Amino acid sequence: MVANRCPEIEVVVVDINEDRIKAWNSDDLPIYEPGLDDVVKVCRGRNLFFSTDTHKHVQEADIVFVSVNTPTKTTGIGAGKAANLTYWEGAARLIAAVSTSSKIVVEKSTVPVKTADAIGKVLRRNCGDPNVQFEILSNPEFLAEGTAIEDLKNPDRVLIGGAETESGQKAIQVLKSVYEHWVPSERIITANLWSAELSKLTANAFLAQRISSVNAISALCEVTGADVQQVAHAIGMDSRIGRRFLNASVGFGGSCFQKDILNLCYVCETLGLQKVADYWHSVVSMNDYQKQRFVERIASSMFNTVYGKKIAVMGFAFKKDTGDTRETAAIDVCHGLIREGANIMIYDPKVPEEQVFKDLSMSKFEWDIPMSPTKADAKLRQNVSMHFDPYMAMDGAHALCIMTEWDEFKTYDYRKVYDSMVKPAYVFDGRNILDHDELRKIGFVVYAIGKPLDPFVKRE
Ligand SMILES: NC(=O)C1=CN([C@@H]2O[C@H](COP(=O)(O)OP(=O)(O)OC[C@H]3O[C@@H](n4cnc5c(N)ncnc54)[C@H](O)[C@@H]3O)[C@@H](O)[C@H]2O)C=CC1
Ligand SMILES: O=C(O)[C@H]1O[C@H](OP(=O)(O)OP(=O)(O)OC[C@H]2O[C@@H](n3ccc(=O)[nH]c3=O)[C@H](O)[C@@H]2O)[C@H](O)[C@@H](O)[C@@H]1O
Repeated sequence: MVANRCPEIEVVVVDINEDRIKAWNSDDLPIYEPGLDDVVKVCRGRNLFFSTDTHKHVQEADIVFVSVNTPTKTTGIGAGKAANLTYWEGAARLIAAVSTSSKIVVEKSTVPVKTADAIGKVLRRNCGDPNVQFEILSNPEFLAEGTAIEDLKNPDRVLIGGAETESGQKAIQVLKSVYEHWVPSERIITANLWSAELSKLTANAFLAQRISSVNAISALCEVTGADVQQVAHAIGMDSRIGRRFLNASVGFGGSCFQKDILNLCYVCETLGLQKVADYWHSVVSMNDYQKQRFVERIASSMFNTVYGKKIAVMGFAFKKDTGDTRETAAIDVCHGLIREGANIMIYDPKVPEEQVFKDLSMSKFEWDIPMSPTKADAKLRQNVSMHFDPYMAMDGAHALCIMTEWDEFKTYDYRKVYDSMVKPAYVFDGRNILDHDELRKIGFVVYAIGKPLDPFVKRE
C-alpha cells in the first residue's frame, strides 16, 4: 500500500526465501488475496521491487519494516507458548551489519511486549559505525486475510509507538507522514513503544475471545433449544457489545490468534501473572473444545462410528477468500475423523493438494517454520483424497462437513448431492452458512453449530 499510495517512495520487499521472491516477480503471486494482483501490477517495476539481495536494499534504506515470522517455539524453554524471535534477531543482526547510514527500524511483525528493547541492544552492539543511529518504532499490523487490501486502504486506525525521546518522536512523525498519504491523520494514533507492542497482542486476544465466547454459548444453545444466531443478534444490537465477530463456528484458525494468545500467556507467566495467563489461555482451550465437540457430534450422530465411512470435507482454508491453511480448524477436525477410521474427501477452491497433505502430515506449530521439511505420509493417502470438483468430493459420501464459509457452497444443487449420497445423508455445517430448512426438506439430517438439534441427531 505504501508503494501504491506514495509513488515518490521506492519500496523493495526483500526475503531470504528465493521461491517466494520468484513468485512475487511472476504472474502467479505466492498468496491469494482479493485485489492483490491489481495492486502489484500497478506498482511492480515502478516503485515496488522484490529481491533476495537483503544486504544491498537494507543498506540503502532509510526505513526498514521488519515483518519476518514470529512463530511459536517448538522446542526448549517456553516450547508451545513463547514466540520464537530467532528470525527477528537474525534480521536485526543483518541490519546492524550492513548499515552505513542511520535508519528507522519498524516492528511490523507481532512481537512480545518489550521486544524493541532487545532489538535495540542487538542493533546498537553490532553496528561497526558509531555515526549510525537506529530508532525503533512499533507499528503493528491489523489487517485480516481475505480483506487485506481493503483493510490497508481504509484502516480503522494505524498505531505507531516510539521512544519518549526527541529522536523517538521525530521518527514517529516520519512514519506518520508516510501513512498520511492515504490515512486521515485522526486515525493515526501514537503511543509509547510498550503500549503499541502490547496493543497488538491485546487486539488479537480480544477478537479471539469474542469467538470463543460465542462458541461457548453455542454449546449451551444446542442443549437448550436456543439458537446461537438469534442470541448473537440480540446481544450484538447492544452498541456496547457490537455486531461483528459474533459468528459461532467450528473454531477460529489462522496464523495469529492462537500464536499471539499463547505468546501473551507466556509473557504473563514469566512476569508472575499466572491468573492473567490462565484467563487468556481459556480462549485457546475453548477453541480446542469446539473443534473436538464438532468431531464428537459427527461420530455420535452417525451411530457412534465413522469407521470406513466417506466424509466430504468442504473447505480447508481457515476462512473464505484466502488459500491460507495455517491453524485451520479443518486440520484438527480431519485428524479427529482419521483417528476414528473415516475416509476423508476434501474440496477447497483455493488450497492446493500438496498443501493439504503437508498440513495433515506436520506436527503442531511446524507450519510456521519456513522451509520445514515435509514428511510425506503415505498412510495418510489411504484415508484422505483431494478433489477438484466439489460434486466429486461429495459423491457417495455419508456426510458433508462445511469447514470454510466459501460463498460457492451456498450455490450447489443439494438435491443432486443428496441423490448421490449414502442414506441417511448428513450435513454438519461448521459455519452456519447453508439453508438448513431447505436441506431438511430434501431429506438431509442437519447439524449446525449452536442450533436446536434435529431429533435424529439428538441423543436422548
Ligand atoms: N499474516 C497476517 O495476516 C498477519 C501477520 N502479522 C504478523 O506478521 C509477521 C509475519 O507474518 P506472515 O507474513 O504471515 O509470515 P510468513 O511466514 O508468511 O512470512 C515471513 C517471511 O519472512 C521471511 N524471513 C525470515 N527471516 C528473514 C530475514 N532475516 N530476512 C528476510 N526475510 C526473512 C521468511 O522467509 C518468510 O517469507 C508475524 O509476526 C505475524 O504475526 C500481523 C498481522 C497480520
Ligand atoms: O494478527 C493477525 O494476523 C490478524 O489476525 C486476525 O485476522 P485473520 O486471522 O486474518 O482473520 P479473521 O477474520 O480475524 O478470522 C480469524 C478466524 O476466526 C474465525 N471467525 C471470525 C469471526 C467470527 O465471528 N467467527 C469466526 O469463527 C474465522 O473464520 C477465522 O478462522 C485479525 O482479525 C486481524 O486484525 C489481525 O491483524
